[in-house]
Amino acid sequence: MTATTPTTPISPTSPTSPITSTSPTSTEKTGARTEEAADVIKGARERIDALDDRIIGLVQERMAVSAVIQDARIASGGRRVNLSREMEILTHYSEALGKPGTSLAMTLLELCRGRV
Ligand SMILES: O=C(O)C(=O)C[C@]1(C(=O)O)C=C[C@@H](O)C=C1
Repeated sequence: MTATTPTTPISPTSPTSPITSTSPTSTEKTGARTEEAADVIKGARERIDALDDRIIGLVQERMAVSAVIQDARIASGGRRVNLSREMEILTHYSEALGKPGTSLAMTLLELCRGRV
């Protein structure tokens, strides 16, 4: 009879497994240098995520309304694009938000009527 050494199987979750992982701390995740600042940032980021969801929903709603207008104009024999109306929209956004507002309006128009 041969002597055998008892062995303990090592599962991937065993504490002796060499695989280790740690999740980033709240300051690492936020870039803050204190836990207090990290808490403020975490709360504000949740508000931003909620705002972004609403903004995306509004953009999708704008695309749907714009499609109604474009479809009606095209069905009547007109063109997809109406440049005088686009100028009004660009002016509206630039007056409210400055030069980046113009870029934002151009992006919205591209989303709504495609590239021209
Ligand atoms: O107001 C229109 O006539 C539209 O067709 C809507 C819209 C827009 O998305 O705002 C889209 C295309 C036009 O070139 C101008 C504006």
